[in-house]
Amino acid sequence: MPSANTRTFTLFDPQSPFRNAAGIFVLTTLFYFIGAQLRLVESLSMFWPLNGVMAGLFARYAYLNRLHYYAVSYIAMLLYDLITTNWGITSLGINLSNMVFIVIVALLVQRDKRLKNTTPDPVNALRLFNYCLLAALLCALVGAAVSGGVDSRDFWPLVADWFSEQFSTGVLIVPCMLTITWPRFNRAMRADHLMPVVVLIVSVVASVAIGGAGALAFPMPALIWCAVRYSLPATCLLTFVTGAVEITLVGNAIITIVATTPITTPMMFSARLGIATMAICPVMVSVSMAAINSLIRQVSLRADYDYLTQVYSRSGLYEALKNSEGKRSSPRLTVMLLDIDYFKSINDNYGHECGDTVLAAFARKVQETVGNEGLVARMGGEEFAVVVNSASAERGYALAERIRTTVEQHPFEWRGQSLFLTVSIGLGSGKSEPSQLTDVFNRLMTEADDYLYRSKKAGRNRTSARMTEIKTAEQNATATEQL
Ligand SMILES: Nc1nc2c(ncn2[C@@H]2O[C@H](COP(=O)(O)OP(=O)(O)OP(=O)(O)O)[C@@H](O)[C@H]2O)c(=O)[nH]1
Repeated sequence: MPSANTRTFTLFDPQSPFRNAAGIFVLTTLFYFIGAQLRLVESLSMFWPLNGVMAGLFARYAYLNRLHYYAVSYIAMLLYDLITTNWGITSLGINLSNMVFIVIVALLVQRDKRLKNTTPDPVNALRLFNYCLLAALLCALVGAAVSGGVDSRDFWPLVADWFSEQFSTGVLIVPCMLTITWPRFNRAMRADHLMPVVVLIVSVVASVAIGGAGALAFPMPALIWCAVRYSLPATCLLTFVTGAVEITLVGNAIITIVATTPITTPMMFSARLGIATMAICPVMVSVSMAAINSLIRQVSLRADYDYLTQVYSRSGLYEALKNSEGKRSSPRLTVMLLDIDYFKSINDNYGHECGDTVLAAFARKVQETVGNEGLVARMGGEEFAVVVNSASAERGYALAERIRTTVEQHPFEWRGQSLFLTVSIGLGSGKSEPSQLTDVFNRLMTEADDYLYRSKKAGRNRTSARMTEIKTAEQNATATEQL
């Protein structure tokens, strides 16, 4: 799920077992402490983040899936209980139920990854929902069976309480743990970018102010908006925070979903399940958005670049020019049209495969010669265009000549043979209008096409431009005067 270009946490490292063990110990203790501070309903916690956090970690890092690392987490829980409670031997069973949740979720997610179901799609979000459901159920059965010693409630109310708590925290936290990355703040972030978060806060406040069972669903539209506007990690984080806040507010009767207080286990059961069910929706929307965006990126990449030569396609060049419209540029634009000479004979003599390889190698050579000075595009067949923001027509002409001589002097290799190629170039050069770059380009393309024709007609392997014509005319005039 994490995207490729984001930095991930480096708390764990496959090569550092001690660091990993220490990290697991510290995190288990920290989240055990947080959960213990939130104990509200009887002796069990109202919100128990530990299992979701640890399940997410074990699920995210395959190399942590070792018996000894799970044992470290279990021991940390036992030690915490030993120091802070008088649960005695019951602690073994209660923490075993925590481990049941952690191990089941981690193993199921790892299994998915092994089966290559790693692409972010809504089905994965649904699977996660089911894994949390199953893990919470088994965890609740074990937990309720062993916690009779520290909780006076009957078995089934205990199962319900335990299950709803594990399920809701699991659904809220595990997606977050699987996707979380270091935040990257964009300095140019506009105020309207924060609107979904503002509306989310307002909707939670409205839940408190209005109350009633429906209040729990108030944040839903804002969360969906977040899912559409923000990244998957940000959506998972916001969903988690909203769900945790809602559960805490309900548990403390600040959101009053019923008239009677204090809140009873069945009410809490219902509220938690409702919040968990709600939490899956923005995550699914966000995962769908991520899939759609990645598809759009792939499609536009295919449209913008020529598959064979890896330079811009015709439409990609127009897109690039459009994107640089209005930006500062040199006073002149030079457009070159390049056409490989007698390319048909390459296909005829060496085959189409050789022709393809030569086209790709030719494009690479032109791109290397042009470097950062301009854009290279394949306009079709064996015809290429180079667009340069040049300070003068002379500089554009010099670059064209550099391309021409480089191609002439560097033969292409094909199955041990050297193939000598030449290229004819036509130039169009004119005043650059940053606001109408594509219009200027179109005009100069016509000129370049005209001069390319002249290069071909004059014998090929040459560069023609209005500039050279003017120079030749001047030279002829001087020669006539001297006679
Ligand atoms: N291998 C290969 N050949 C292509 C591709 N696109 C166009 N061609 C071939 O390029 C050749 C272009 O030939 P012509 O337009 O006659 O031009 P030429 O042989 O280069 O001669 P001049 O341009 O007049 O110097 C044709 O044989 C096309 O089949 C391609 O993607 N791969």
